[in-house]
Amino acid sequence: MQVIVPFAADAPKTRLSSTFSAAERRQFAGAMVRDVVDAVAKTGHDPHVLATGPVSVDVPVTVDERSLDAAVNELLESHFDAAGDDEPIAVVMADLALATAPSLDRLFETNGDVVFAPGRGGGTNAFVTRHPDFRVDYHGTSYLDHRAIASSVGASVGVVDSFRLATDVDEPADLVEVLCHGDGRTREFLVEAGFELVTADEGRVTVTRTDRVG
Ligand SMILES: Nc1nc2c(ncn2[C@@H]2O[C@H](COP(=O)(O)OP(=O)(O)OP(=O)(O)O)[C@@H](O)[C@H]2O)c(=O)[nH]1
Ligand SMILES: C[C@H](OP(=O)(O)O)C(=O)O
Repeated sequence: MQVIVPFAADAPKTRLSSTFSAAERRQFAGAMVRDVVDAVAKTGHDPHVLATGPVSVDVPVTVDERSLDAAVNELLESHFDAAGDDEPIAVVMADLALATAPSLDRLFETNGDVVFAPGRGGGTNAFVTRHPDFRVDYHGTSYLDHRAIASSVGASVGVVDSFRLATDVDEPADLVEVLCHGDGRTREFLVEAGFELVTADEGRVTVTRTDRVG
């Protein structure tokens, strides 16, 4: 199965601007997309990066500068035009730094015309569609919007409840999850950059960046 991995290559992860410089955000996003591509490849399926600009990965890349929705919907349409209704296709976001092959396999193997892995906060972190008419409308509460779109085309819906797939790395608080649960390039980037967990007597665990000498 083809697994599309959308990737904002030019100015990624703006919600992490208070934490990283623009160059670091590109490196961090690059580490995440490589971790996601590796996890998809370990499932035995075929990752295909859909990027807004050139990206150096060992899998096919399509560069499409249009909006996320326009780029993904064109691939969905051309996939079902070429492959017919029997061949599913998946979309897995490039910022799922905790994604693993077993968590993705659960998504890919769940029954339903369209199967979603919701993200925390209302987004759609990943889905597989077996229905030729399902199209995306990302941003905002896209999980609810996508359920409504699936319903409007007569598609049955499945949902995967997965901590790993629900954790998209958007904001500084999400870095805690990467340090706690990650084991790939993304976590390595944070450790190399001097990020550590901070526990306090009250409140949630946070991260801090230590000054590294030499
Ligand atoms: N191909 C493509 N991918 C996109 C685009 N916008 C976002 N993405 C990817 O879609 C996924 C979810 O997007 P966001 O969480 O908004 O990521 P982002 O745009 O890097 O982060 P913010 O700037 O903080 O919103 C990530 O994998 C992004 O790399 C786009 O216009 N085109
Ligand atoms: C693309 C968007 O990502 P989020 O803004 O939720 O991270 C979504 O899932 O609709």
